[in-house]
Amino acid sequence: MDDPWQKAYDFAVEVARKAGAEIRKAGESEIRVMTKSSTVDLVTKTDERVEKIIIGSLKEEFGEGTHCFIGEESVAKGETCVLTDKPTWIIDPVDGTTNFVHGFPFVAVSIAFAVNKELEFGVVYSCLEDKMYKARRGKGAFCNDEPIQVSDVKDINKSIIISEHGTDRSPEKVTKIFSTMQKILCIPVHGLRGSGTAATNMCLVATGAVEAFFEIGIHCWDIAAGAVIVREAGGILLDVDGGPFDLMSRRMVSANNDIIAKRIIKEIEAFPVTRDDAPIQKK
Ligand SMILES: O=P([O-])([O-])O[C@@H]1[C@H](O)[C@H](O)[C@@H](O)[C@H](O)[C@H]1O
Ligand SMILES: [Mg+2]
Repeated sequence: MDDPWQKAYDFAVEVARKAGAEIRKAGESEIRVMTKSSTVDLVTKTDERVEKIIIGSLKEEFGEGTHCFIGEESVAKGETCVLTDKPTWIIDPVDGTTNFVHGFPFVAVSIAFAVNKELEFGVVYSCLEDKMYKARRGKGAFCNDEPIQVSDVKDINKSIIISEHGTDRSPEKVTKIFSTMQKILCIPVHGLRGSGTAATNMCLVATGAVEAFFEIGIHCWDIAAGAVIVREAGGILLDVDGGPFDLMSRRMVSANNDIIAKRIIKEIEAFPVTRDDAPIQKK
């Protein structure tokens, strides 16, 4: 078959739209907030319900045995987070949960699909803005069906950079994060931003609204779909030390080009994080 994954790609767009409608509806009623790894790592019933809807729809369409699933809330409940060669869906049902809880208007559904550990397509539905970002490997990136492209800015002094501080508030890490941000701000760049959703941040790189987004501490489900979208919009992905991008490493720089990426990397103060695919520690 020439084009084995087109049906899966189209279906992912449909499912992301359905999930986004659920999130919008849930945002109109009272939101019950729970916490995960810390008191600022929020989760809601909507995160869990929407993940069930997405994985349920995909299993119904593609069969349970042949496809694998890595979903943020399933992993939080103890499922493994290892990328194999099998066709694998990587899902963040509500990226920007803190935004969702507070009514800060950037919340995204992120669905990616990998085969032989290579990302084939990614769909990010920024559901409060009603923007459907999507990209398939080798076939370009789109927002609401219009082609998108990264910015052509090469001068770091003319750039806007996005970063986030994540949910780990240990003082050593926060100090490193803000030291990095200070150094980047003082290069100087035009501005520093953050939407509160990694998936949306990557789409902002892909549309050329900003030149780069980097973060240490994100998870594979936050960035897998965005990774395809950035690449297909002409951008690049690197590790924060300038090495190759590794989806499971929880470290990433996405940028419009190599010059901007490498200039930012010079300023990043890295800190250790546990890989997504690290063996689960027995308590
Ligand atoms: O928890 P969640 O809202 O799905 O995802 C979070 C968001 O993408 C946030 O922008 C990023 O800074 C965090 O690292 C992520 O964990
Ligand atoms: Mg997320």
